[in-house]
Amino acid sequence: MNIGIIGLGNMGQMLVKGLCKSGMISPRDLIVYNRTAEKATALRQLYPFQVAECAQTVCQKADILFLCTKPLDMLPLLRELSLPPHLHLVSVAAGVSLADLESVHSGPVSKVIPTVTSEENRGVSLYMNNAKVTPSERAALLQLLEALGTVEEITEAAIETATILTSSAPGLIAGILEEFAQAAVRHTPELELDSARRMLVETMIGTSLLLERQGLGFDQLIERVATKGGITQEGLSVLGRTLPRAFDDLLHMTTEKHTLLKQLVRRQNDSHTSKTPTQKGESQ
Ligand SMILES: NC(=O)c1ccc[n+]([C@@H]2O[C@H](COP(=O)([O-])OP(=O)(O)OC[C@H]3O[C@@H](n4cnc5c(N)ncnc54)[C@H](O)[C@@H]3O)[C@@H](O)[C@H]2O)c1
Ligand code: PRO
Repeated sequence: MNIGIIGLGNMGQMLVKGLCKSGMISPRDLIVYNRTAEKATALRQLYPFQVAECAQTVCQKADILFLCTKPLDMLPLLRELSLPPHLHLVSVAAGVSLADLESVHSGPVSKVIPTVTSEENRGVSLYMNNAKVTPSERAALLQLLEALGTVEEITEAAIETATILTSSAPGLIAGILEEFAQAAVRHTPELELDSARRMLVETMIGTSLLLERQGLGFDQLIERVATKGGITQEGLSVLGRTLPRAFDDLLHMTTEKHTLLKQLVRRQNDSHTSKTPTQKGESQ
């Protein structure tokens, strides 16, 4: 199976590394195109994938195509291309719906929200398919996503909040840890910032292992750490007072951003369909 990738930024590179590292595919199964060709050079030393001279070549050669451009680049690019009707199109763009994708491709379409942690073959990929995706196309996509970690089928109604929990979370967790380290150093200047960061990284890895290998729930882990009448309890009550508001704000603002993106994508679509064929030709 030829796996096409257009866009070799964070997500395109994650797909190359995650799929090749998993051993599920050979780099030769990948055919890749990026606008800036140099981006492929270093990565190709490690994973000798096929490089296409243009996006259209990827569409012609691929059985499944992962489109990894930014949301507002997605539909304009797709409209420039001539997509073979059988091609299984997979968009990874937040804010671009299945319906948006169906407006440019009459064949099988899936929406996947991957995560940067899949570069290490861990993390959650969210996905949904349109009605044109056959059982064998679904199975082929699932096999690829399962090589990247765990997979959750999701609805349009739940995907935005789930995106924050799976796909934004690695960046958000890094942001929280940086704030934690900075606060520690503000509170205790004798502690070096890099040392505080190292302590937190190792602690986070240990915490993940306890949650995973011992199957502990968050509440069980808290019970093991927070000695009754001890120090951690004080920290937890501060979190209980301050974090609900912070996370409510975070989800509110990220939802607003999703809504704005969806509006901009829809506007791209509306302005395209309102143009006459002659005007369309002139604008290209
Ligand atoms: N970064 C994440 O963790 C993450 C997670 C889930 C989903 N996404 C989605 O993935 C998409 C890409 O995000 P990213 O962080 O990889 O962005 P990025 O800016 O790192 O990568 C985008 C890439 O697309 C290329 N590109 C743009 N237009 C092109 C064209 N016409 N032809 C070929 N290549 C083109 C750019 O050169 C760039 O390399 C976005 O739609 C985003 O919503 C990102
Ligand atoms: N990264 C993309 C963004 O921040 C989508 C979720 C994770 O827009």
